[in-house]
Amino acid sequence: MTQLDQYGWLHYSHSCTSIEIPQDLTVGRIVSIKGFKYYTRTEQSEMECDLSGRLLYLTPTDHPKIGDWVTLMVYDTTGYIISVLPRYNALSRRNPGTTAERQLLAANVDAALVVQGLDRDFNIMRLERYLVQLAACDVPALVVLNKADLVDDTQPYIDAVQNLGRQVPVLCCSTHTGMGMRALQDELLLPGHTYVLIGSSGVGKSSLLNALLDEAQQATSTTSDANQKGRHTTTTRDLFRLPNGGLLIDTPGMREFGVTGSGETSSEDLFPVIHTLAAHCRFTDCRHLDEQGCAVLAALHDGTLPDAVYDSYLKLKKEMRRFEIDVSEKKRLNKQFGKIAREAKNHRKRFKY
Ligand SMILES: Nc1nc2c(ncn2[C@@H]2O[C@H](COP(=O)(O)OP(=O)(O)OP(=O)(O)O)[C@@H](O)[C@H]2O)c(=O)[nH]1
Ligand SMILES: [Zn+2]
Repeated sequence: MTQLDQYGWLHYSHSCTSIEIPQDLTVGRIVSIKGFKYYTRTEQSEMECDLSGRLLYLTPTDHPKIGDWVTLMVYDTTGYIISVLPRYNALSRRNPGTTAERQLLAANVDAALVVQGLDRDFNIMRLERYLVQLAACDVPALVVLNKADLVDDTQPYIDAVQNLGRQVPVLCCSTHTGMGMRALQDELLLPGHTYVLIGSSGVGKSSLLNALLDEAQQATSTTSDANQKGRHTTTTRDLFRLPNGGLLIDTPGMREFGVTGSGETSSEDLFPVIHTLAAHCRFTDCRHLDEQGCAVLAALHDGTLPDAVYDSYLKLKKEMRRFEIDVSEKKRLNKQFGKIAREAKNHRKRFKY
């Protein structure tokens, strides 16, 4: 197996068909980003890279993200990233502190491990928020209920996740007792596939990563490869190779998620339980708020649809709508500004000042 295959190249190249790599360029995968420095794993080594001039002028979403495959020009000891190869998906969220910006967090992700702790952290609606955003990004989810050592019976928690109607695999584990860790490694995480850890602070993401990595692996990930070309790095990384050949991304950004929706007009299919009920509403454009013959409201009243699931649906729909409105308003203002700037330029030309 080549070094690149160990970082998921084979799986990636099967998932993306239109990859073209000029002969004089090297391929690498982004394993860490620190400020303006990009750390890539190439066939030869791990190296520190800068963005080439062309990439510098692109918008931030087009800059390389953790998990991206890129082409590099290697000069002496420095790599310059020339292009970002096509992504088969990307995990994004609303940029914290903004209303209309999408922030890309990771690219080429096969599944997200959504971690919750079975302590006070367990919050089914927070979980729903992550699952909605993952569905919007087309990233499959695996729910990991950690700290199972703290409860006598895990079944009610598993049931609560399954009642969301999302058909996601649920695994209970404990990094303290080792429960569930083998099943996670052997049955859920596939070699060559890339996973990302998400969940709020303190749920045990770092503990899970450490439990999955054996010590030898941790040691090799910080060893530099002195005889190879390029500036080598001993940085703490964000993309790790697991002993079973899976790849796991753990970066500090993966805690809170503002939803963006999928950018399509109907986001209803991001809510499978509501979507199924809505098929029986009297009106096809039913908003499930106060309409006559609404099957969603009927299910809410007879108790088959939990209040919390309905409330969360309304809240997340509203957030997505807000995001869409703000994005289109921003586009409209940019367009208006572009028009004014063009008019001013033409005016200057005409009157030569
Ligand atoms: N009881 C119990 N505690 C755990 C378990 N896993 C982790 N913890 C504890 O939970 C706390 C937080 O664990 P971390 O791994 O740092 O959590 P994190 O999600 O990486 O937190 P951030 O880095 O803040 O995002 C630590 O005190 C761990 O010892 C577990 O399986 N059972
Ligand atoms: Zn309805």
